[in-house]
Amino acid sequence: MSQPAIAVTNLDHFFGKGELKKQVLFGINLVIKTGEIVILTGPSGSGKTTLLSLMGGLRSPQMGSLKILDTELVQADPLTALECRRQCGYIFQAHNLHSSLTALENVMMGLEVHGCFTRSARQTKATEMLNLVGLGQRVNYYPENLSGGQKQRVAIARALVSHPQILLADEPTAALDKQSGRDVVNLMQHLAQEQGCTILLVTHDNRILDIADRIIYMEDGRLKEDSIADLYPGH
Ligand SMILES: Nc1ncnc2c1ncn2[C@@H]1O[C@H](COP(=O)(O)OP(=O)(O)OP(=O)(O)O)[C@@H](O)[C@H]1O
Repeated sequence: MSQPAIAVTNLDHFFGKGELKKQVLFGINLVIKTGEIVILTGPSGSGKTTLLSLMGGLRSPQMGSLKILDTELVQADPLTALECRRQCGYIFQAHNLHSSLTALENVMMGLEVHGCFTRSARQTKATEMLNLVGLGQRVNYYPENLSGGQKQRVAIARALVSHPQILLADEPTAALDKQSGRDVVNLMQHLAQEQGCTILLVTHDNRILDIADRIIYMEDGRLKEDSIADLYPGH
């Protein structure tokens, strides 16, 4: 069997120090297989974003074990964390595009961390990716001249242009209407499946739960996989 994309064992996480120290994740255990699409849902403040940012190497894990593509991130050196970030693509609720850059330049930024492509190679790859997300006619548009759904499609293109092994998405449809939200997740699913990418998606949006192979529910910093059948009957 191939190695899991993500393996988390007894992971705890604390914010703050001294009297203000507060535990937000409690004994998280989770294995996500390569190519799996997993949705993480649960109430506001339950710790979903914290877990996602630990998995993506955006925050340092403190206790327990967190392996991304078989690399341990607990107590890892900065270079290892950087390498992990390079393997992951990110999509956030607010698309986080640079307003002073065109759609094309924003997507090219997704290749900059890799440092191994010439400007013209980055331009070609970014153009191809914008074509794939249906924005071939908008490459020179600035974000302010794109709709919410189009901006999110640029963000998807930026996240996937480097062919990451893992795609981490935090509320990617929260700012979108029903149809744009559906289009965006279908696109994510399609492109990621084509690239053999594993997806972990945090969402409150019940309308997109059907794209998941598995839904995990988080409450008060703990995972509650068993309760899903009760919460979403028929899924
Ligand atoms: N940088 C931080 N410093 C201190 N506490 C934090 C920090 N980030 C998050 N928290 C706290 O950690 C807990 C979990 O927050 P987190 O953002 O992970 O939850 P969430 O489930 O993603 O919520 P939402 O659905 O509202 O985005 C909350 O109590 C939050 O206040």
